[in-house]
Amino acid sequence: MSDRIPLMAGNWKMNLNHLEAIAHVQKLAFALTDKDYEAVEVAVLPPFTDLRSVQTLVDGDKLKIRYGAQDISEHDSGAYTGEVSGPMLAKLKCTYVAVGHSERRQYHGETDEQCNAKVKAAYRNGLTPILCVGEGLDVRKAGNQVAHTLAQVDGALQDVPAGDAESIVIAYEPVWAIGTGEVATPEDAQEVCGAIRGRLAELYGKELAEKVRIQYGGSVKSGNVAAIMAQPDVDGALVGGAALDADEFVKIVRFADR
Ligand SMILES: O=C[C@H](O)COP(=O)(O)O
Repeated sequence: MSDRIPLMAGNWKMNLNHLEAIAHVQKLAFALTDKDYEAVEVAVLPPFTDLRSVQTLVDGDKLKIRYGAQDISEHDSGAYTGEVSGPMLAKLKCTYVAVGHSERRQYHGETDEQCNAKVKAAYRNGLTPILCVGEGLDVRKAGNQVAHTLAQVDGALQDVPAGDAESIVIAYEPVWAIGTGEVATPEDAQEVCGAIRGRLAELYGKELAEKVRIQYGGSVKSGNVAAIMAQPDVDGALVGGAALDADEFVKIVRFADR
């Protein structure tokens, strides 16, 4: 049994406006108990426009729920229209920021080099990156999921020192399982999550690798979370669609279909 505290995070993607965000976080706060927070860490990743509202609620009511952003600029300031910087997210007391989500890679052409720059931008500003990696269906069908995913890990961690890397969260999200209802089997998830930990051990040593939390993401629901969380190298879930329903997300946080 590892002493890694699982991180159960809801990635809201482009859903819930700031008023809906307040109602949603209030529901979570009402349902989650100290017992839940002893077992897991709970976080939400709302759209940028919701972060200030979520911060005000979390600060005002001293909630234990953490929050973060879905993306970060690789630059700290300047003429980058539409971007949101690390210092801005830090000012909003974000704990986490997702980097390299497959939807960023797919729709915005984000490369491993950009992910690397974003990981560094996160650390530069005191934020913890949730680095998202994972293969598409073609790669999976060809049986190259491990090599593909480890190459993404290598690319994003280029020149990231151990002192930073030890706090990273890595989310393994097979693209073919995102929003499709197709879930990787627990064994599929373990295969790649275990390989990621192995690569971290090669890059930074076994001790550091044992500290890093590796999440699984892709159609996680209350009905399948327990089997996925039972895998030795799965330390949490990055939940998309099912995280938009507060009751369902609370069940997922508890690894329970009840
Ligand atoms: O970031 C979350 C993942 O993309 C999973 O999304 P999903 O749970 O809707 O499949």
